Amino acid sequence: MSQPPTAYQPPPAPPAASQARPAAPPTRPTSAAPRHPRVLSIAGSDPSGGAGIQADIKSISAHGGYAMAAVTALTAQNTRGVQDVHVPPAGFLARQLESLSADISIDAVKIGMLANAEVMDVVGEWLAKTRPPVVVLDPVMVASSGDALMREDARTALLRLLAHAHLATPNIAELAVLVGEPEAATWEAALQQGKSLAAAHGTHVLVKGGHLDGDDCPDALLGPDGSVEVFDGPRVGTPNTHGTGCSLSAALATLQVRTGNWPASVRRAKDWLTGALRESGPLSVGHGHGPLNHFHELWASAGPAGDDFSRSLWSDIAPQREAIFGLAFIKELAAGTLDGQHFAYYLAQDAQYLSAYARVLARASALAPNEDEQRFWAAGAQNCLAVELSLHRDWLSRHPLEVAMGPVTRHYVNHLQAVAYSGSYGEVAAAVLPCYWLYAEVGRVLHADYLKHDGGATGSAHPYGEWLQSYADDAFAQATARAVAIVDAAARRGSPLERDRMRAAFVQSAHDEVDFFDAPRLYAWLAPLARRD
Ligand SMILES: Nc1ncnc2c1ncn2[C@@H]1O[C@H](COP(=O)(O)OP(=O)(O)OP(=O)(O)O)[C@@H](O)[C@H]1O
Ligand SMILES: Cc1ncc(COP(=O)(O)O)c(N)n1
Repeated sequence: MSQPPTAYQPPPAPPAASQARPAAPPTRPTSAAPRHPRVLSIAGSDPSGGAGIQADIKSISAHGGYAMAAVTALTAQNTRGVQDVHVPPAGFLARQLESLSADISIDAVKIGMLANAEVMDVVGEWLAKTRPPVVVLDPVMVASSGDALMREDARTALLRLLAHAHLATPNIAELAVLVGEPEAATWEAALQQGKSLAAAHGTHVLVKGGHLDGDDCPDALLGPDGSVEVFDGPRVGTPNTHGTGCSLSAALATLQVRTGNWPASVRRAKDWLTGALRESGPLSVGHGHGPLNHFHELWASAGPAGDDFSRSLWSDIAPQREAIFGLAFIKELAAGTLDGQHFAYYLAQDAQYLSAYARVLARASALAPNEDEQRFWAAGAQNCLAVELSLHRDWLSRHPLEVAMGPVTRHYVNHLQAVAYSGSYGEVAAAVLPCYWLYAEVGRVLHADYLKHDGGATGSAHPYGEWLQSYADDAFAQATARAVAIVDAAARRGSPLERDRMRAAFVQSAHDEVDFFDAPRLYAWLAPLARRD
């Protein structure tokens, strides 16, 4: 039998530093600034995900950092308040911290909820030993719901901890506790308190205006040398302010590794936070003070999910869809009253169009990113040529018309060819889509209408009955669904700019589809019937 595993022993800690404060933070990014700063959050857990380590991890990640978390306390809380707090033994926090620093180079530390003096001293001792290059202390005392998250008698230990921080980010109430004065009633009074805290502890202090009234929501950076820099920002009218302080301090720790410049880090973090507050609504989390949208920037530039893109395309061309069903050509085709020459002109133009369209589908096939899509477009091109042939054989022999490519067909084909010549795969796919989609839609509506009125007893009497029946083609409906899915996938992969171009190509083709159905009314009279017998 093998030996039982020995109890875990933390690796030996690095030698203690001679001074309390960690090495001064860099004033500019060092050439060795890591691409993804390794940022440790030492904070409490908020299971609702809006504050504490959960918020910190999102905030660090949103700023390109690699997030780590050593949990100091468990809370039972939601967006309405804190229902309970459990503080694990401080010794175990020490084990977590030692494990991390024994293995990982930590570029920055953000400190949040520390429930009591014992926990604070553990963190202080670890900071003194490891001396991370960036330490941001967010002195969490009371949650925004008003619930206490720190024991009142821990103030002195918190002040001791301040000696290890490069930046402290108290809100107005926390600032008052730290300087031992009544809470500031004005922004100016808060700045004074921030100045004295920075001077007394030789650290930077960010005074935050979130808890003041007014249309603005300023923050101010106070240096240990007496410097004051105010960062203006609008106050966002939202109840979703749960975790603003946590998220801001975690963002600052991450950004500081990159910029090495506190004012630059504050400006960037504040702008990001304002956006995260503005975009918080769609998250719809809880019934109280909801969370920020940490990933608003990423999600805005990320590709649309599922069929969001094609849905938006379809709604973009609502006017064109409506226009098509209002055209005399479509109404008369459905009613069976369409002038024979108009129908013949339409067929002849369709044959011309399909020949050119097949080449554009072949181009889509050539650009396709995988064999499946390559085959799909190639089959589409082949099918167009087959339909063109049957148009000539079956329909144009009965409705003969010698006519060159008309101006509308030419316009549509020019557009498709221009996209095929210089556009990306996504653009080509989007440009060819309206032909599938609108034809399928017109077919669906006309066929249903035909079955309702003429398809029964009088079916054979409808001059275009046979043609209308051919519209109801399951294979074509399936091909359309596939083309839509391909366009959605290309949109997901593409950049915002490419999606704009895809949309433009799609909408132009939809315009051309309307004109194509209207062209017989305008141009059929120019094309004399030319029987080939
Ligand atoms: N309604 C708001 N609109 C814009 N910015 C805000 C708003 N509320 C807070 N902020 C910003 O959020 C950050 C945190 O400020 P706040 O004063 O709320 O700190 P806090 O109380 O520590 O945060 P928390 O509420 O998470 O504990 C600051 O940059 C502040 O300017
Ligand atoms: C674990 C934990 N840490 C910090 C806060 C403060 O955040 P807020 O003041 O927004 O509630 C919190 N509520 N929970």
